[in-house]
Amino acid sequence: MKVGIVGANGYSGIELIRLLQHHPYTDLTKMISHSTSGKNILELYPHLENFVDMSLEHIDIEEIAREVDLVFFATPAGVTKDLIPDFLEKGVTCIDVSGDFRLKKPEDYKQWYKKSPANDQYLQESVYGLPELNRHKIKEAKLIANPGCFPTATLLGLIPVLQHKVIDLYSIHIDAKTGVSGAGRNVNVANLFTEVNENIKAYKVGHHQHIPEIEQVIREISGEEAPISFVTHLIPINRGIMSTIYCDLIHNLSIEEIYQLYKEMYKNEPFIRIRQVGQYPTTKEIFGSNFCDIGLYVDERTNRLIIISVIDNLVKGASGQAIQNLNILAGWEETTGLMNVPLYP
Ligand SMILES: NC(=O)C1=CN([C@@H]2O[C@H](COP(=O)(O)OP(=O)(O)OC[C@H]3O[C@@H](n4cnc5c(N)ncnc54)[C@H](OP(=O)(O)O)[C@@H]3O)[C@@H](O)[C@H]2O)C=CC1
Ligand SMILES: CC(=O)N[C@@H](CCC(=O)OP(=O)(O)O)C(=O)O
Repeated sequence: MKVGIVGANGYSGIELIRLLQHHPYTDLTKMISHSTSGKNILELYPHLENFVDMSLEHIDIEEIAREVDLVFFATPAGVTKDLIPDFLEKGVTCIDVSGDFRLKKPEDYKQWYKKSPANDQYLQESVYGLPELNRHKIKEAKLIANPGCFPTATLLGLIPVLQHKVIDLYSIHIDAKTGVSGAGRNVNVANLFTEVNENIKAYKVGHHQHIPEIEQVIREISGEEAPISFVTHLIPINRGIMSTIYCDLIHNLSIEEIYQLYKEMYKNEPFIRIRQVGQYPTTKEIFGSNFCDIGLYVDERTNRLIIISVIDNLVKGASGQAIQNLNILAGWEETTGLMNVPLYP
């Protein structure tokens, strides 16, 4: 299948390029950039030498639509809401790594992204691309809204207990940490080495754009409007997300019962690994891979479940998950090009 990338020179874009090198059924034929068109990708990223030798191009929708079957969009929020409808109308399948088509309620996008939302018709047509939840819908989709990185880690940690209705929905607290690549490659003083190194900072407290995304999925599964508490922290690592979730158990379930529930629910999921009781995952254990690793603890003193979920923000949190969605769409083995041992240490 011929594929293209819009936003090819950003972090999610180059991660797509890296992962597609291991994919046997795709042919990367278009790399689009706004600011660096005309340059060879090797001028910007010499680490791709011997793998890719292509120039970045300006966007020309007619030409892209003639030459590719599917486009990945790895652009900042606010770009694809105007761009993707033109591609869809020309019959190109779209996988959007940005947040423009994830929220079904336009007013949520307006409130949390502080931008005008996409056309409602496309919002309703888009499929939220979390394979472990929506595989059957992804198969038929023309527009996939790839989930955000924090929602991916958090929802994969929560889905088993949401579906089994064993937690108090109004007790969910999420403490999340991310590496700096999550912020993209744009210049931002807050992400300078001097600001991030030997430091931890909470950011977007109370107004993170992933709050409505997580709440939307909780609502879809439970049928209830349950507001969450969610705080993100920037920590001095390149890649990785850890989402630590606290919630109250409704019944007295033991850690062994919770562990069995997760093992059973995820037994056929190739990218979810449940740590045995007493072990908790670290970000190094998923580095550069499409895995989501989950550790569980039942605090019997408080009857509270603690879920620790880790992903690589650029792989399962963005580009790896986008390729997993492509595999589902195309009817290929879901793990095609994605099953590698994480880089350790
Ligand atoms: N980094 C991460 O871990 C994750 C990122 N995401 C989302 O993926 C998207 C890309 O993120 P990331 O790769 O980190 O960002 P980067 O800032 O690293 O890259 C953004 C890309 O978009 C292009 N771009 C910027 N403005 C425009 C525009 N107006 N029109 C067209 N292209 C534009 C940029 O380059 P140029 O202008 O040269 O074309 C660049 O290629 C974002 O929406 C982000 O929120 C989602 C999950 C995880
Ligand atoms: C460190 C950092 O700033 N991370 C970003 C991750 C954003 C992201 O994943 O993108 P979407 O907005 O497309 O969901 C943040 O927390 O906003």
